Amino acid sequence: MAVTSSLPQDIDLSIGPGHRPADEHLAHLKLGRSFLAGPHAGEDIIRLRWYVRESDGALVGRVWFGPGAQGPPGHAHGGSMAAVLDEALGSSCWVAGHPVVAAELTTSFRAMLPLGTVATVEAWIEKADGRKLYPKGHILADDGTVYAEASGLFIEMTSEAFDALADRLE
Ligand SMILES: CCCCCCCCCCCCCCCC(=O)SCCNC(=O)CCNC(=O)[C@H](O)C(C)(C)COP(=O)(O)OP(=O)(O)OC[C@H]1O[C@@H](n2cnc3c(N)ncnc32)[C@H](O)[C@@H]1OP(=O)(O)O
Repeated sequence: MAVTSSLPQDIDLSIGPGHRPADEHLAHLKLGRSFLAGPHAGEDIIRLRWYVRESDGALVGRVWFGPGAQGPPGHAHGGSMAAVLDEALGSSCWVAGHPVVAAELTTSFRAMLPLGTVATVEAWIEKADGRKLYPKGHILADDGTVYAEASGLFIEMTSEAFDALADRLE
């Protein structure tokens, strides 16, 4: 059965009060864009917008999985959810002032996520030990159903190390 269908033109990725867009954190990182939320993200795969929750600084996203993200018929591919959680866990460190890269990521898939759903992603730093940060996160339905959850080890780098990587591209 064909999985493509006409794509909705406008998908509402807005969030309630108490959040601000996370985009400002990209500005001083020389990174330019998010892998998944950037302008080049596949429009029929994933659409994503990141926010910072004002109350606790946690990273929150609103994400839509489209027909291009299919794994099981009509439902999101596990790799697509793992990619969202990878970026969420890493970004939760970045917005807290820790420039990190991923060293380990463990993802548990708890419930199938129907394509076309707009879900919420949350990520936060559970523990920090020197350069080692241990963030956690999950993808939730609006009724609280947990689709997937992840924990990881992310290693803090110096800003200079990231700048050097970016400078090599210029
Ligand atoms: C729109 C708005 C969005 C929001 C606004 C925020 C912006 C947000 C942008 C985010 C996006 C940017 C960044 C992309 C993030 C990737 O996509 S990362 C890509 C995937 N990851 C990689 O490619 C990393 C590859 N690995 C490496 O480069 C190196 O192995 C590492 C991780 C840097 C570590 O190397 P190192 O600095 O030499 O450190 P090293 O001394 O080996 O290890 C330090 C400690 O970590 C431990 N360790 C290191 N690696 C591992 C491992 N794999 N497993 C277990 N332990 C490990 C070591 O055992 C050591 O432990 P201790 O002995 O201190 O107890």
